[in-house]
Amino acid sequence: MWDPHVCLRLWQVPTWKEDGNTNTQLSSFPPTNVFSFLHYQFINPFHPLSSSLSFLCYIKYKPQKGSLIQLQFKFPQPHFISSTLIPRMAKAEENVYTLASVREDLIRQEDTIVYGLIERAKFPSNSHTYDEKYAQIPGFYGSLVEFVVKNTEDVQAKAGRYTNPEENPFFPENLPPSSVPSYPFSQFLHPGAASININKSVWKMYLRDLLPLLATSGDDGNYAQTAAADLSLLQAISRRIHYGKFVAEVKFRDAPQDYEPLIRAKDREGLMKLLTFTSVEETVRKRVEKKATVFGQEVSLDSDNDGNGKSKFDPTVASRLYKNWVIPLTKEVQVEYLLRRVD
Ligand SMILES: O=C(O)C(=O)C[C@]1(C(=O)O)C=C[C@@H](O)C=C1
Repeated sequence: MWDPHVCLRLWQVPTWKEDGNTNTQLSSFPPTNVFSFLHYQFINPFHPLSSSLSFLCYIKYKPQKGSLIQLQFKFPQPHFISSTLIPRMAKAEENVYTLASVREDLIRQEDTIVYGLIERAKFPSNSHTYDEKYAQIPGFYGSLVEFVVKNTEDVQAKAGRYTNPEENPFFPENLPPSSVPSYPFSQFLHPGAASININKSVWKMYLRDLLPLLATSGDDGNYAQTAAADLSLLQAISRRIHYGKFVAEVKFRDAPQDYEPLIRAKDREGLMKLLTFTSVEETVRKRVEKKATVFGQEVSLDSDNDGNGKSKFDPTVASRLYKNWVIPLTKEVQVEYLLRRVD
């Protein structure tokens, strides 16, 4: 009965009917004709209480294309129902993630990382950006890059960034809660995922290993711009590495019989071996280097001059970044996740 494709099409369902305040009793859930019982939040942008309202809802459907989807709601306050209610639904369905789809996502993230490398390579090393003694910002002890990252994370936390399980802050301590209406992000991951954050290793790797490879030595005074470029690149790399949680969940669901004994035996090495696909890693490294070459070349309208052999940064830095750090750390996240998977 469950068909992930039909489920995805819910976004584009041509007809749906509000059947407000039904008499449906929770005890009757799940009725046999219900394919999913979901927790939705409906946001009415014009209602002052909208951000705190959430409703239980279930969906009945006939699985033919274009069929009527009937939504039934159990509203605590029926008078809030109005035509301005906007149903919002995330990738809430479990089957949205497959090994193919998470790999596609990783491929798209490569673009963001390569552009991030190009943007950071625009500036020289600008070592003052990383010097704790240089910044001397009243009320703050730390480097300029720390100042920019911490404060941006603070603002972005209020704006809801970290309610998405794909996002992990570098400075999770004392982050404020989200101040915006919540969005029903996927519950695809095991709850243990929330305790995995290896951004301290990402941060260290970035400053100690990547920057010396990427930035030419020098100082042009653009420290704030440099820190902003660092922030974007750090966030892109972190997102990619922590996406390992989703990759691991997909792999576990595809073959629980292979993973479970290793998890129960806490066999890190065995897990690492099982989740590793050497040929995929090789392809990833090659593709990233190619992207760095293509995206990093100068573009001219004169096709004879196109590229001119000049590149905005050394493309091998991208493949080295992936080979030495991004892929190994993604695998580390996968192992950490799997070890918590059967808790
Ligand atoms: O594609 C996978 O299966 C992944 O787990 C991702 C990834 C990667 O980080 O690119 C990591 C481990 C595998 O060996 C191959 C690739």
